[in-house]
Amino acid sequence: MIELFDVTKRFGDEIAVNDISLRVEKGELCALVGTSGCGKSTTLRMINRLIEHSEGEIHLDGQPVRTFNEQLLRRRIGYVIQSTGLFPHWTVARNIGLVPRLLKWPRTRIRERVAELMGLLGLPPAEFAAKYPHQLSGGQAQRVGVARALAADPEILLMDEPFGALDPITRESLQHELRDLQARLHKTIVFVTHDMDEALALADRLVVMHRGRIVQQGRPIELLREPVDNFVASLLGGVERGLKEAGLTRVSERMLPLGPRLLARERVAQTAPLRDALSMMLWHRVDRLTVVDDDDIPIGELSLRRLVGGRPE
Ligand SMILES: Nc1ncnc2c1ncn2[C@@H]1O[C@H](COP(=O)(O)OP(=O)(O)OP(=O)(O)O)[C@@H](O)[C@H]1O
Repeated sequence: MIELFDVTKRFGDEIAVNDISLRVEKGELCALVGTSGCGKSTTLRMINRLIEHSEGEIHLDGQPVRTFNEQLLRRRIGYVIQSTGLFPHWTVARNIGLVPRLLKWPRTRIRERVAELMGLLGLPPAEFAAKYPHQLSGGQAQRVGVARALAADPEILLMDEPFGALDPITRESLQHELRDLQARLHKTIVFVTHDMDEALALADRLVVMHRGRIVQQGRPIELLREPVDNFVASLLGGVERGLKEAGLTRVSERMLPLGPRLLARERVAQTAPLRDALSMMLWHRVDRLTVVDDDDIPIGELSLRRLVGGRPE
């Protein structure tokens, strides 16, 4: 668990982070969003003490970070940044094994761990272990960055715009992988992003910052439904908030059981977001879809009226 109590950071006269309090539970993914320069990266870097906070307290599992040895603290916390920070003259395997080597793990254990992580992140060792960073695509280099951050099995991962430089398709696939990893490994993650869709898709807790302060935090759906002010509303998508909310709600939450009517021709998966169902209705110019389970068996139907949250007909 990560806790910030009334934390402030000053650079000279400038207040970069202004009296923020935040609690990230174990296993939670917390996304920090806000306009450029609002203090997101500074907040992240105060947690692993790349930047020292000026006032307040930051605790990891109840212990103030100031009391940790800095090196040991950073080895306990994985850190992933947009530019990856890989060492260019080291192979992929050596880059991933960096922290376990610093921790003086036995060689065979490091080798096994590196191979395990490469498998986990879809980088077959036979193909990638001996490559150098310049021989990788942007997406592959980011995977290596994530593997390196996970190497010593840290409980906490700090990720600063980790997928910022990637094309939308690679980005989405890494977001899926991160979500799968999170479901399996239960890391506590603080994630900085400029991309609201990314934040909404990944976050358990969404934190909106503005000029060094936290203006609102909560579950993404809560912020979408009840933004505290116009700034939060517009950051979260303005008039598109309805679509973004539909992106967070599953078809199964609105569908009705199969009725006596004929099955609608177009089918949608029960696990799909309502947004996809709406898009299908618009595309096919229909107002009813058949809902199917994972085996493509019809289990219900979704009408446009139900989709928008109207009363069942
Ligand atoms: N080392 C530093 N020295 C002086 N000022 C700094 C330093 N690092 C950050 N700042 C200032 O602190 C404020 C917050 O910066 P920070 O990088 O945390 O913002 P951010 O929200 O991550 O921005 P962006 O989204 O553009 O990356 C900015 O005004 C920045 O100029």
